[in-house]
Amino acid sequence: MQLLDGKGTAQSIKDELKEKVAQIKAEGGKVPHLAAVLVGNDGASQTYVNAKVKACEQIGFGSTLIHLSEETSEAEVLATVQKLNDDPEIDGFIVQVPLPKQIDEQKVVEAILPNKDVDGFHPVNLGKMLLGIPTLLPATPKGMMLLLERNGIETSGKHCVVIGRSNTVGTPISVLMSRNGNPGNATVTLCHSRTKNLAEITKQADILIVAIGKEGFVSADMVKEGATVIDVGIHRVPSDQTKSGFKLKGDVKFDEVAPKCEFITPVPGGVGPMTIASLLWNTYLTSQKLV
Ligand SMILES: NC(=O)C1=CN([C@@H]2O[C@H](COP(=O)(O)OP(=O)(O)OC[C@H]3O[C@@H](n4cnc5c(N)ncnc54)[C@H](OP(=O)(O)O)[C@@H]3O)[C@@H](O)[C@H]2O)C=CC1
Ligand SMILES: Nc1nc(=O)c2c([nH]1)NC[C@@H]1CN(c3ccc(C(=O)N[C@@H](CCC(=O)O)C(=O)O)cc3)C=[N+]21
Repeated sequence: MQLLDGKGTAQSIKDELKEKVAQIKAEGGKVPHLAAVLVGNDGASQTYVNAKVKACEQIGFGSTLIHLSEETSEAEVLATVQKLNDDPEIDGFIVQVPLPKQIDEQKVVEAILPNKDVDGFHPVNLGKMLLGIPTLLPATPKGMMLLLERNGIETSGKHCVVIGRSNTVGTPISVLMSRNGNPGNATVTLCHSRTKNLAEITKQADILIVAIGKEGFVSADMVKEGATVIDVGIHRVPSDQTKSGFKLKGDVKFDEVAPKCEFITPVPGGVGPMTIASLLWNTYLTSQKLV
């Protein structure tokens, strides 16, 4: 069993970006600037947004955090999006989801300028992805692709089983894994809550990607010997062993599944840091007008 080290891979990507920033500065250019909009006080969301700001600081990107109250109206969020669209200083931005219930997420996503949409959630970017036109790819699936690529994991001709069909994770990763490219060229099966005999299917996976949102859902009996397992799930579970009072766990029962795997991502230190690295990479791409 080998750990797929998302934290380390993300660090090497951040190191590369740091060098690019130094080069841009040396040439008198404008450093990339990422903004994040956070609405409300969800603890986990605050942690992720803070991690993004910290990562920007580490590599020399500019960063802006716009924190709006839980009661913010949809019109106010849309006005904030418009301001960021129009601000030449901002190369890319994200609006953290989930949003409070009075705000229509789809409306907000569609208001973001596609070439500032570093989350890759806008219909124009998802449409281009589907057609194989170079564009800003959704950050978590892109992070998984980078993780596979940078760790030399062969995907061509492999059976990749994805559990979960969300617009932000499961559906786009199934598209990217099946397309003609490297990584890619896998034979993909996309599973969801209506899938019958799920374990029968997951046991056929050479590469199993799990994005369900249920802690410890995947057990050892669902995984083939020698598989590669990528765990997207992230959950805070209460723990008296940590200062914060919680521990992070994935959708996979790591302790029992890991011994069967050739490669497996840990939680924390797996897909999460790669998502952040991809956001930064996307911001670099938009700032240099490379997409
Ligand atoms: N590490 C990171 O960077 C990120 C982590 N996450 C985490 O990943 C997880 C998934 O996120 P997300 O994709 O947004 O989740 P969603 O809740 O949007 O989607 C979950 C998917 O899982 C499917 N599902 C639920 N229960 C079952 C079941 N019993 N059997 C089979 N399929 C099932 C659902 O099926 P159906 O469509 O039929 O309802 C749905 O397609 C969460 O834990 C989230 O926190 C998310 C984004 C980034
Ligand atoms: N518009 C939008 N874009 C997102 O990309 C987005 C979002 N909304 N909403 C929530 C999910 C979740 N997400 C994570 C990012 C980083 C870690 C991450 O870095 N996790 C660390 C641990 C961090 C910690 O200590 O909590 C790890 O797994 O090692 C996790 C989860 C992005 N999301």
